[in-house]
Amino acid sequence: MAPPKKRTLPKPLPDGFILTDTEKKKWRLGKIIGQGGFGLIYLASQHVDKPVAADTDFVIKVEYHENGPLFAELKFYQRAAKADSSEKLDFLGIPTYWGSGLAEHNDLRYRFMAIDRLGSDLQKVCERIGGRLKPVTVLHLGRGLVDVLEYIHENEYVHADIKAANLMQGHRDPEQVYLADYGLSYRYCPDGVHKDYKENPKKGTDGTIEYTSLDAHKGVAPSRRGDLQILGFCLLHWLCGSLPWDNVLNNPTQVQEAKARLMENLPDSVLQMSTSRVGTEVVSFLQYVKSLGYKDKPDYQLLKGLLSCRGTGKLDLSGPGDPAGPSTTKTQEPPARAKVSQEKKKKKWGRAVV
Ligand SMILES: Nc1ncnc2c1ncn2[C@@H]1O[C@H](COP(=O)(O)OP(=O)(O)OP(=O)(O)O)[C@@H](O)[C@H]1O
Repeated sequence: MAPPKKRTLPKPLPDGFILTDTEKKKWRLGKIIGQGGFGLIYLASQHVDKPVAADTDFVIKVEYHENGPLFAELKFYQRAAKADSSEKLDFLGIPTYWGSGLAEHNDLRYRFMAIDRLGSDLQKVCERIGGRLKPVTVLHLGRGLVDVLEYIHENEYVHADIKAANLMQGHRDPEQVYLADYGLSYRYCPDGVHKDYKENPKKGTDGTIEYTSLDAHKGVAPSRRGDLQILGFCLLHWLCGSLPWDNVLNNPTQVQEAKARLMENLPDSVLQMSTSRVGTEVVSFLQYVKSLGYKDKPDYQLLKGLLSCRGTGKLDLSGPGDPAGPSTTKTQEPPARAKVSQEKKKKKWGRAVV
């Protein structure tokens, strides 16, 4: 049989298939609950002698062995999100990594990775409520993401693809929001040595064209300021429901020019977008991002301060016109395995005091 093409979706493995990870832990696959560009997401459990329960806390991502994205993602999780660092990670909003390995079935080779199961992504939530979030929610998400990014950056990585589709609620606790999908994450500072600024016009733009940074448009390797610029564009989108370059998304050069104009003409460029909705917080955030050099370490405390606001401290995912509502209609007990101390609870998303 000809080997499968790299970067294709893998043939599904059978329900009940048993995988053994590199630490000899066994995992049983349940039903497929998601599909990305190159991988399938299965419910999974370590109780291999019975079918995977519908409320299991784990998923396994499976791709063909040759695929790049899962390999890159795996490296990130192994370096920064191991289960033994979950004490710290619980409030940082990065799914915990539980194991990984290789498998073979019908002469095909697969790579797999077990991580926390998560709930709905915020793109779906945004679409359900008409495309915009309440300003207080946008700032709340922004502060939480600054925390997550600081942690990732301190671990020598940048995420490079922050967007609502990659923000997922906790499976048990929808108040918790996780930054997921590290397939494009990049080690910008291996062993403490920052990559150099080098433009490469021939390099295609990685990430999501709507939000990707001006550095990425120029083919420069992603760095911390790029992550923050991407976040700034996301915050604007969630506040306004649109971005000035929405109509030219099929033309990366025009998108780049529109982003450059927006950054160049701050604060007016943003304030003009929708004077009633955009507060000064996101403007100040973008102005600070603009002041950062390629290798500069951002002042994360300052950034969180810029996004501070009066709010209930609860995640409110109801639409801008709705009265304050719960983050979701689905409320469940917190997971039995999450040993969250009072101190950590205070630091969790939804309770971040800035
Ligand atoms: N930890 C998880 N828990 C529950 N569902 C998940 C989890 N991770 C991903 N999913 C679901 O599986 C889908 C595919 O996720 P995946 O990360 O493989 O790809 P993607 O981000 O959608 O696309 P791409 O492969 O292009 O990055 C997601 O849209 C989501 O619905």
